[in-house]
Amino acid sequence: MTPGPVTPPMQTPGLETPGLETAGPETGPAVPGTAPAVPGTAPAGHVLRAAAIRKAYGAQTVLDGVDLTVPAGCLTALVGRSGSGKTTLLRLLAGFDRPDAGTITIGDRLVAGPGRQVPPERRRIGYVTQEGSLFPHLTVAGNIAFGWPWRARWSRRNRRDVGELLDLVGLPERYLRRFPHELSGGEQQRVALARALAPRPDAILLDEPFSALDPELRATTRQAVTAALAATGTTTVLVTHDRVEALSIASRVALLRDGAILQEDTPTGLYHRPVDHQVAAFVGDLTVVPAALRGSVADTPLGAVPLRHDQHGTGRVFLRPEQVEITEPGAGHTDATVLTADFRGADGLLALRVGTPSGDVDVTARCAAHHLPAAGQRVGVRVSGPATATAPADSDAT
Ligand SMILES: Nc1ncnc2c1ncn2[C@@H]1O[C@H](COP(=O)(O)OP(=O)(O)OP(=O)(O)O)[C@@H](O)[C@H]1O
Repeated sequence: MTPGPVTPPMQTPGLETPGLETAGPETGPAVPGTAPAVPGTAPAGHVLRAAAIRKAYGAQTVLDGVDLTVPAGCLTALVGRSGSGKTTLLRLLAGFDRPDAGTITIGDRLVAGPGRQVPPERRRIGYVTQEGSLFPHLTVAGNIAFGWPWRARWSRRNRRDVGELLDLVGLPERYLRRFPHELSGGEQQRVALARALAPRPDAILLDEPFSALDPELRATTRQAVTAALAATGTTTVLVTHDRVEALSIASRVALLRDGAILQEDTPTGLYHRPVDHQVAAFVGDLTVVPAALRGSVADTPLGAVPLRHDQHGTGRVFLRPEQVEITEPGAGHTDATVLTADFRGADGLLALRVGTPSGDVDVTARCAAHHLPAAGQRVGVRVSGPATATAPADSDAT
């Protein structure tokens, strides 16, 4: 039987033998099924499915009917406000906790459900935490090989595979003999991913793996990690607070709110076709303006705006800052006064006030930094691109 993957948070580093700190002698042929995932040889990931998951802590119901399907080989980002239950769901998927109701399946294996709770080490799910949690007394090689059976650990084939896994996450082979304290935070996270991939898990769970890194390291580490996941076709759930990260690296994004998945969609679907204004505001800066909806066009204080979907009646329209173009005064649909200009390096965010017969409307615009007007300046405003109108039931829009 194929052994399960290592789940580092559940392992006891002290159980490891110091002799494994450097590559040991070859002990025989690799045990079938223990070779790591390497490009071109890895099996496709498995569908990960959570259905009708419920979890309460005492009187507090955290998850209340969560349905989430992560397609095989897909990276789904799980986002939601702090305390919405993202880590709780990840821990249930990993098997660290037990759902009160519902089922979890990986491929066709039921790992949690009524009368069934497969332990973490037998789920074939890898878990990478914010800190990576490498074993400090083991070398990079020792960490990566940790999940393999003792006998197979230093076979010629597995020693080669350790090197290939390191290469897969973008680190040179000479790092194999380094200890975790000799690595940067980003390098440690890459090794943690290599370790999680080594037992060829059916899925990987990443719990804010980049959040402790500075922006530059974060970008390069994110790139290396997502490239490795794509190369191995590993089904992945990524919990992140960073909406740009979620939209840029995930193929699907699931938004958790009020104990359930409110919307699960492609990044563009979530960004451009949010189910309500709260989802819209969660995934990006947003202005909501009043509008008269006339089929494919909405009349707004900023002029006529094409709509994604035909709608009629009185409503509101979501506008992203990048849809609001700044022109010379008089050259746009209307003029506005700049309230604040927030310089952000490459671009800036403008808070604008548009005077209308029915009162002032405040709008946010994004503008290239070299065109950034100053606070108090008058500018022209024009809206481009299709917009989404609020659903009639979305009465919370402000
Ligand atoms: N073991 C526990 N016992 C009691 N309550 C818990 C436990 N674990 C989590 N909670 C509560 O469940 C809720 C969801 O917590 P969880 O950590 O899953 O949220 P999260 O979305 O991951 O938050 P964050 O983004 O801040 O990490 C919180 O209110 C938290 O206090």
